[in-house]
Amino acid sequence: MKTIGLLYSKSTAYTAELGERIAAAWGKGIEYVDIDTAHLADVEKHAALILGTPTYFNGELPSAWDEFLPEIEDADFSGKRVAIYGPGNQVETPVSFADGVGILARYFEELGAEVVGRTSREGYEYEHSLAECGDQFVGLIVDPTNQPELTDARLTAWIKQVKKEFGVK
Ligand SMILES: Cc1cc2nc3c(=O)[nH]c(=O)nc-3n(C[C@H](O)[C@H](O)[C@H](O)COP(=O)(O)O)c2cc1C
Repeated sequence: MKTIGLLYSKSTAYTAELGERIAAAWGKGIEYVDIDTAHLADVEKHAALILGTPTYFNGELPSAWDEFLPEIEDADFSGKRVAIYGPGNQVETPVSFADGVGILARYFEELGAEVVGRTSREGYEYEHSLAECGDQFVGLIVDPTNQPELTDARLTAWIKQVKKEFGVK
């Protein structure tokens, strides 16, 4: 059976917790890929990918992703579907809200991947985000500090949507 790779770093807190919740809700066919130790082959073997990243340093990826990306920089991900999630803080960092999600989307698109799992921007208040694409975000964004009560519903709906977009039953 073709598997789904779930990539995040255990050095994160909420991102890792969301990853565990995604894996639990997904059921069979999903495999954790630890970006702190993974190589290209650990990623390439999966039919589709789910990527988790917070945004740190006012608009940047955490160092775990920064250090992992060169590992896959020559990959060809044509035909591979990728869905991205991440927590952010729209009140404290309104000009770089969840930028990490947008940075990963662009990087994987440049490798040929198709980014799915887009969500509506409705219900968020911020000024600027690299995760923005028209009236949507390029992935799932949650705000555990300011909108913790919305996370469950957002996550549940997104998992259902991504399963459908990945063609998984
Ligand atoms: C130093 C620092 C910088 C941050 N910068 C941003 C930012 O630019 N944009 C954003 O949306 N969130 C930002 N955040 C909020 C984090 O993304 C948020 O707290 C997230 O839940 C952290 O992920 P983690 O719990 O998986 O480590 C920042 C947090 C810290 C501590």
